[in-house]
Amino acid sequence: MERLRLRATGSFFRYCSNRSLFDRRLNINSVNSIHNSTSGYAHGFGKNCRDFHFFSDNHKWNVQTCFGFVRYQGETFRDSTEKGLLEKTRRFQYRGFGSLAAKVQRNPSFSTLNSDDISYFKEILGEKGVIEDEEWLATANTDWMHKYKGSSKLLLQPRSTEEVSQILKYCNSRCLAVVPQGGNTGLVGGSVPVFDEVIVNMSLMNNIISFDKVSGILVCEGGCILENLITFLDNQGFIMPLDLGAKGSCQIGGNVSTNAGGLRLVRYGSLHGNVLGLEVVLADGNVIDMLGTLRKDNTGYDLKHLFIGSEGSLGIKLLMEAKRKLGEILSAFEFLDSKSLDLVLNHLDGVRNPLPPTLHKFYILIETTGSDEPYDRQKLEGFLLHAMEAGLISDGALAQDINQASSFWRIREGIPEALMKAGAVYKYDLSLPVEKMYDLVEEMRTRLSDSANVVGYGHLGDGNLHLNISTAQYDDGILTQIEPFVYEWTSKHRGSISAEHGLGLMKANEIFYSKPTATVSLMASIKKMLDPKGILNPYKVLPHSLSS
Ligand SMILES: O=C(O)CC[C@@H](O)C(=O)O
Ligand SMILES: [Zn+2]
Repeated sequence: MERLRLRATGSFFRYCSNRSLFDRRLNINSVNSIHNSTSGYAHGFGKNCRDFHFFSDNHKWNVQTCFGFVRYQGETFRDSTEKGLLEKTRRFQYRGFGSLAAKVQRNPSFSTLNSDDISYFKEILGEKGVIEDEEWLATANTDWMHKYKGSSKLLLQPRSTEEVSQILKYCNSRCLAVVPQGGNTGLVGGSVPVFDEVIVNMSLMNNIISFDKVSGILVCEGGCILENLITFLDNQGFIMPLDLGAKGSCQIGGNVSTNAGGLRLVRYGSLHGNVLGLEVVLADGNVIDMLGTLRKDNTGYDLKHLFIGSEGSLGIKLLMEAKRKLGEILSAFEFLDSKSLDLVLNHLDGVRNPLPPTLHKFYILIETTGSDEPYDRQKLEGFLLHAMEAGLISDGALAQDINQASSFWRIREGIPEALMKAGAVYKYDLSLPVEKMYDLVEEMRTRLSDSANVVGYGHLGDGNLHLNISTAQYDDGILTQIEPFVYEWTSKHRGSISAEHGLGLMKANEIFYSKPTATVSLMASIKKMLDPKGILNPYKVLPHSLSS
């Protein structure tokens, strides 16, 4: 068996959701693992472990998924009350926050769109590339959570870097503000207009330009939907080093622009390591080629990183054990609390708890990806046995086939969707020391008592907590109980107020909780240099006092 870590270059036009630039090409590392296992296999762990079964199928690589309970430590789940609240909140699922834009002033130096502008865009993009359709615009003006709503009157669909360059050159000269938009699955208001910004939609730039099986380098455009890249590489026997719940809609350009973390960062690392090169279009239309594929290149500043992301207590012992026992094959270590599981079971059709309905406080989803199925299986078996004997987990199930593995993932990936269905939701995406992570969830529960359902889940392996607070409807009173408390708490514990979602509009003014003033000033200077008029995705990322 051989496991190869191979690089894939991708040509990619990155729509840069919050930042001042457009990246066009992306080089992605792909990991190829060759696997030969085909036989089904089931195994028990003694009397407490009858639910453990190994998943083994014809997959090109050997992925094993297990879903287990971390030992329950107290807290009673108020089932009936909870369900009552969820029923009640369902009705409010698509109520918005009203206008968050009210907190921001439109930059008066930006021009307003006129008929000459439209004519010019039609000249370069053709009629089809210039969208004024109201219904289409209504969708593009609103974010996935229906929380942020802009009033753009125009959506442009470029097909090439050249067209993006022409759009930006023109917008810059006219001082027209622009919002780049990919799959619009962002959670911090970064991918929708705040006011009347022109939307540059990347969907038509969705070509995979090349894939080299030897180097593993994938070259693609920024509008490629993540799931399409995952499937494409899967068919070639390779793995995309990025996976997240929104994969069916989100685009790789948006992923890179937010340095999206996702479900397998624990194994493959962040996009800073996996993107080998980018081609970007600056605010003034200039195209910058940083499409290198070299692993080592110390000739000056590695500028592509400016564009990448230019927007997880008991579990800890289990995580340490998982790292120790599973080592290099550990590819996901996700956690959810009982309230998260309950949300999914209550709101998503066809989702079922793979384990007997006993109360447990935390659940962990572990996945391993390796190249030697019997060896990997043995490792996971050994780890689970050890974890059971040491009392780190109290129950668990191992997927027996790929369908079961997907149904385990559906529980974890379905949480944001279930939250949406439950009503209004306040989202916080935090990096925190793992041992402190859940303290915040508990403190928040005490603070809000019965007025909200506070859930905690996330990428424990990466120290990334998704604190979500669900209420019947948005309420400024509740918001003042959450903020700035949550930011102050995070800052006090030297965490980050945005682990993987970016700052967007939501947290632009809160950047100081995670970055010193001098650093923010330097960022503002860089933005000014690359986008002097500030037309690219205004009001996002940088504090409003520094961005206009
Ligand atoms: O909705 C959220 O808060 C998290 C979304 C996403 O990052 C996830 O890990 O599921
Ligand atoms: Zn996440």
